[in-house]
Amino acid sequence: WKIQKFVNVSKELKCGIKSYPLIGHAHLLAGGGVNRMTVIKKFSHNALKNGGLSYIWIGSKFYVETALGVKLKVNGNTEKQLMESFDILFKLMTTRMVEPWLQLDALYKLLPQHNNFEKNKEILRSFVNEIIKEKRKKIKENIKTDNDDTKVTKSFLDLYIESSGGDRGCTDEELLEETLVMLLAGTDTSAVGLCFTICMLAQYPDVQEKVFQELQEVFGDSERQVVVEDLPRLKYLEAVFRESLRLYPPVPLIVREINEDIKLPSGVTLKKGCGFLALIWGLHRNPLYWGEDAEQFRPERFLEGHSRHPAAFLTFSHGPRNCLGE
Ligand code: HEM
Repeated sequence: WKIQKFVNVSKELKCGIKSYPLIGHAHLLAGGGVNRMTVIKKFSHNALKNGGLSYIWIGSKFYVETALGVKLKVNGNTEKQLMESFDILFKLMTTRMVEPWLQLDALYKLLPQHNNFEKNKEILRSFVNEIIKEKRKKIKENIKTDNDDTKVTKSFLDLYIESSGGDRGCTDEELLEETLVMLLAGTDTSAVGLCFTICMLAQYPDVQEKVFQELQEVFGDSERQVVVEDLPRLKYLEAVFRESLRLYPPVPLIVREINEDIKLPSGVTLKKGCGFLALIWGLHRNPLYWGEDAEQFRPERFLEGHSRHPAAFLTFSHGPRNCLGE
């Protein structure tokens, strides 16, 4: 995984800003005059219409475009099917995680959930496979994709195919696996993060106003794409995302295996071979690290320049297996 991660990180760094779904699309959601209202209206309409599916839609639509470089139609049949499959797969996976008896492969294979899982996994795999085939063809024929800002911003998949040596590089199966990891790791997390940020903006109109003013200063009424150079000027927006991700981390806990005995300052020893569960949600609300107002939504805390323990903010985990999307 170390080699794979290095390859992935180098690709990510070369991708344009659209590769960062949260910031990359904030302008589209919150800025840009008329466009802002249209997008928010569409967003609310879909949220009402699709209920639980809507959060998957936001994440997938934005993320599929950045990772694969294909445009999704909001109400297209393929897209609907894709979102449904995502939804079903996530539900089946989480149910399996929390119900120990479902973790026995031999038993699971006898249950209808297994067939359902395989059916929906196949839908996702063939969707990505088709895109890989199409991309390879276009790269070979040197055709610009209809997402023509690939001239400036290439999708993760474009870069992966090109820099792994085109036809002589990664096999289709390898590309498929890598792309699926990216899709699964980046979709639900970004969507949940975005949803909570939008909820926070709705609950705190003063914060919303400050975000809006910052976006106006940077973009005015222009509908241009966000570029890397805009980032240092979107400081308040970044603080808002961080604060939402602190209070509502999309991955609220992570698990590790202890590979050597560790004595904690409290005197408790974590024994080699044990499982360890780090509760990110609890850590982020601990006054020891975040002060007495830890439970409050206050984006300014990220702008005050206080030095904190490097692992006090664990939204994207920490160390060698931290998040690639951070
Ligand atoms: C707000 C959005 C996101 C959050 C909160 C998040 C959170 C996390 C966390 C907590 C981990 C560590 C899991 C563990 O240690 O068990 C992780 C790993 C990972 N994330 Fe993200 N993630 C986000 C977005 C993304 C995006 C957009 C991508 C795609 C580029 C991505 C790709 C990955 C990958 C590939 C790993 C595994 C890294 C490894 O094992 O070496 N994530 N993420």
